[in-house]
Amino acid sequence: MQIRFTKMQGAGNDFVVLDETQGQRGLSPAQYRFLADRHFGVGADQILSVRPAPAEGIDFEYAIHNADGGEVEQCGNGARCFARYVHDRGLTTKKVIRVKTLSGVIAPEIVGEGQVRVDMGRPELRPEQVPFDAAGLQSRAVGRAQTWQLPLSDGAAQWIMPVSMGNPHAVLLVDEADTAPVAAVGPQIERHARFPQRVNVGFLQRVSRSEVRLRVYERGTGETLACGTGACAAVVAGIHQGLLDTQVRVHTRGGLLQIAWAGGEGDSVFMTGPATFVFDGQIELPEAP
Ligand SMILES: N[C@@H](CCC[C@H](N)C(=O)O)C(=O)O
Repeated sequence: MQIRFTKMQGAGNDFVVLDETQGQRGLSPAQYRFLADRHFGVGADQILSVRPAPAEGIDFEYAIHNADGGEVEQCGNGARCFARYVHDRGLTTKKVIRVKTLSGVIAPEIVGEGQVRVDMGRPELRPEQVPFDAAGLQSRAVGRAQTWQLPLSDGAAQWIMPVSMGNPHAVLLVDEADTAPVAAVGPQIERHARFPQRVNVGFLQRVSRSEVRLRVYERGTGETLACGTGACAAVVAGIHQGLLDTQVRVHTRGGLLQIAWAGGEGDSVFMTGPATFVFDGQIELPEAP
């Protein structure tokens, strides 16, 4: 089967976008893996499938699949690319677009010059809601936050703060993002038994109260050039620990994201950043599965 797609990227986090507004809904996990494959397929960190509105008051639905084929709840950089896709391709004339994801409805807004601002909803800090099994682990309070010491399989231990942005994150503070042990520690925490749905792992370097550097080892994908929900989770963790102000510039390997959070547990996190078209294409899909 031939399939049309659009390649997009947001701060270097890259996507294959599929328009499923006219029919054809869903591929097999193997077909998503094929599209994400950088040697045999198109190449992407995630696949975004744009679908018609499922209910009154919502404009679209979109599904997110990681490079490993698994479906996930939320994607910050993907939300910005989704918004530019439906707006610039004439699927809507709205600038604020209400879209349903697996974890709820979010509202990206086209703000011009290739930038999109997204109300990412409120963070969830209760460990069991991330989900994170904190039972019996050593814990300490830092500012308003609770952090936990996670034992790793190599015998070391790491202080982490779990945060959900609709999808699960563990945030670690590091001295230098550039030299952080992302490849060694990231996979150990991603599949740690204490995170029953696995987890995205953020390595956060505080530069000042309004500036951080961040690298993220993403669940189901590995390290990406940027992770939008990871940036939101890291800033929430930093603000909650008393380390950051309410507006923070997040430098990732792929570009700049601006995150704002007023700091109350009921407050939404806002993310602003780029969303860029790369190319359109067509590819022969392998038979499912
Ligand atoms: N790149 C994304 C996050 C994609 C999903 C994530 N890997 C997960 O499994 O939760 C972003 O920009 O937020």
